[in-house]
Amino acid sequence: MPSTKTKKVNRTDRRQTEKEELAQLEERCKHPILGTDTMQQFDEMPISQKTVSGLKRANFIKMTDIQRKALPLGLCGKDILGAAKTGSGKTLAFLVPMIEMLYRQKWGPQDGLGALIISPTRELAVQIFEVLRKIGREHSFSAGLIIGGKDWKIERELITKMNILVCTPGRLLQHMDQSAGFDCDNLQLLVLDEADRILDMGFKKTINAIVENLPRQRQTMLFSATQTKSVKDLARLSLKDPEYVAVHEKAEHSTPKNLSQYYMVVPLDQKLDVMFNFIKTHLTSKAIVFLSSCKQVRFVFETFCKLHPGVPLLELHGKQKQQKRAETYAKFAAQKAAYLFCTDIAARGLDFAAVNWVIQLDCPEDPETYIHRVGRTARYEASGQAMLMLCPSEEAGMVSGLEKAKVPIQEVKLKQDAKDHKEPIQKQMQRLCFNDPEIKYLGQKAFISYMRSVYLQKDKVTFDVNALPAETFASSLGLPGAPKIKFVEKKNKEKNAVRGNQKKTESDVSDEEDAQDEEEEEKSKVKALDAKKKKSKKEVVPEAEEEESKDGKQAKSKIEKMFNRKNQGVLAEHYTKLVDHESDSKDKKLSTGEDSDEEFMTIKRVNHDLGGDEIPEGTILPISKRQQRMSKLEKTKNVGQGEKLLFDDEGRAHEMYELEDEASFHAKGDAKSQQQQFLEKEKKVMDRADVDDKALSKEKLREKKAKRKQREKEEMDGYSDSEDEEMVVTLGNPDESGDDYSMDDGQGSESEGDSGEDEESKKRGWWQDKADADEKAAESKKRRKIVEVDEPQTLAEQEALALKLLGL
Ligand SMILES: Nc1ncnc2c1ncn2[C@@H]1O[C@H](COP(=O)(O)OP(=O)(O)OP(=O)(O)O)[C@@H](O)[C@H]1O
Repeated sequence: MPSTKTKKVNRTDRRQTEKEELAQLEERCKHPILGTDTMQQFDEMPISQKTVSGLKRANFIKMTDIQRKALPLGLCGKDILGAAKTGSGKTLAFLVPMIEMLYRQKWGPQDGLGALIISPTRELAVQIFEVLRKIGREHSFSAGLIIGGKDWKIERELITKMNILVCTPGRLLQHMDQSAGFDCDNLQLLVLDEADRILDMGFKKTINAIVENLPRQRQTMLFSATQTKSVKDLARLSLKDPEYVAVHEKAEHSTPKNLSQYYMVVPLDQKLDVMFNFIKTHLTSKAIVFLSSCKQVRFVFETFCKLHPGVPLLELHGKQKQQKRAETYAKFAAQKAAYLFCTDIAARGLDFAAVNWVIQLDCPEDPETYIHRVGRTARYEASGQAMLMLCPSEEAGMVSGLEKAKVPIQEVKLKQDAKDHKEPIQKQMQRLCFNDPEIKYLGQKAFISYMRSVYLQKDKVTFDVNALPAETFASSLGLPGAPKIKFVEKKNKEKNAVRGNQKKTESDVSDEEDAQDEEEEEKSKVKALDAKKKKSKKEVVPEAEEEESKDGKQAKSKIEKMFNRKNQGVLAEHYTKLVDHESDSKDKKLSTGEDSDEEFMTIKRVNHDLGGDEIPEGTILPISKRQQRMSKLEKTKNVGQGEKLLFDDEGRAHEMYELEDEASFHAKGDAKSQQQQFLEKEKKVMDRADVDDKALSKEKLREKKAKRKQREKEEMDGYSDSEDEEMVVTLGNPDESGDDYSMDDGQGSESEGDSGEDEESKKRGWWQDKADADEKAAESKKRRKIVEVDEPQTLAEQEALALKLLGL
């Protein structure tokens, strides 16, 4: 076993080696790095041994094209616009230069936040964080993951101590606004992964506000498979002479070469049938199925689960709670065969291993979205297949768009026997809707949100809502009829632009769904709905009867008017459930995934039976139009003067003021003594009431105190929530505690203490799995001689301890 002296010498040697390495790296990273053309492996680049070793342990030895091109520039501190096909390794192209930059600058806890990585979705942020954990295992920076849906208080505490943050835009801005002590003044590097998405309209305001808080003097890197080159966007980020690094610019195709891509023209009403049959005939496949909205995902997932296809089904969309999303992500990653139904929340960046198929059940809004979606398969050197289902009206526009975007895609025909197969799913869907009102309700919502998504597409040539067979589509969902809808032109142009300009609204991606953001979104929805109620505009579905009101200002259908009387009759409850989405409770079992249809449309006739002529007792019938229009004055003209009455305990009416006759008054005694008696009696009543009030208020105080204590306890419990600790952690490497700039809060020091479970988990570095750490701990136990001593009290005891430790 090495003595303390030897250890000291080792540590000094190591420091010296590091010093020399740092000087060499500094020298080599002076732009331009020489000889990069011939470099194939990470260890040939001017990067530290610690990073090379982290990369090696994660099996990253050879660089990919984008890494070979981007690393030399990133390491020299250049601003980069990186573009490379999906699955080509862009993550390492920004993570390695980031770690190296901080390492070369000897970044430490005292320096605060040094690098910021922004991702458009929570899942992608988690994934980037995981890669950072792996390759940064030998370094000692603190790194945190800041995404919505996590404990705000914990994040607020720890965010101030982080050197590196991986985050989603909404949550980051929330911290910038509300977390005292969160300081970005020292930031050296900003990375936007999926940059074109982050810079599009959906995140515009958030990103502008974030960038305002960052120092202008910094390195900036933007990466995406579909890179933005918009001068405006780049100006927003104040990039300095950025280098455009594109590896597929001259390539024949913009999608991975190992990806086989097909499309199939399927009538809208047969899509679910075809999808279900696909699953039944590919039970051993792992596939991701993209749909256009959360409600579509909810409905297809719920109904397909009930039909038991024989393979695990999962769903992932932005309206799920964070924990559920994380669970789904992990489950799908671990499955060999499974189908994941999702929105475009999973379109970008996610790196699930061994996905065989990407199926686009709903057409993507543009070729870029298509490219990102299919990129979930055929990653790195793997192969994969992609199937796009197009409605007949979408074929021409989408196929030519894909050709222009250099996407090689082949048509396959729907087999006749598939069309005529024995039991079409439609009948089963009908059964499900008939038996379960919640499924029917979900179906109606799915129908509406699909129609809305088509209506809101910017590309009006490819997407024509009027060309869709609404009735047969509704039948295919199992609905007895198509919910009639009308689309309202939105007043808020910006929001319309958001949706129109391809990119999803923030409600379709994860990060923006912090509780606060949601609240604000809800408020604006309500406002939009109010405004919409006042001004209804363009109609797409013209069948409803129309009637011009007398002042000619507003046109409303009779049916719509009938439903507007929702609080006046028996229809109210059912109507509210189906139409009044404002009041949709969040915890309703099947309706948790809410988009905002209400902003864009109103339902003119809801698809349900009004049923029966009988009117239950107590129903308040709607009053006539004439009555409604009568002024208050007219209504009360013939009613006469009212009388003021008081009702006693038995419900008998009495006049307000009843005078006692004089004789009986005098019989009770003189006025003064009667007054005295009255006052005494009332005082007794008041005293009694006083005692009751005091008791009541005491009780309330007690309850309040108990509640406060309970809350405090819950908060304290929340602090020890292991899941949260995983997301926002203070990092450090026990082996490298000799670093002057390590950030390990004492946890990473070469402690000679006991290694109980708790201690062990404290000492475990942020990059280590438990098994990994256990193995290391066992090794170090063998190596070390553990000296257990009581705290020395006297000088003599201290001397004795020193001798003991020196082994003398
Ligand atoms: N140098 C490398 N050697 C081996 N595997 C690598 C290397 N670089 C990346 N990979 C692997 O390739 C896969 C894709 O990498 P990554 O997620 O970085 O791709 P991407 O270009 O960011 O894709 P997308 O555009 O979809 O976000 C990952 O599984 C990653 O582990």
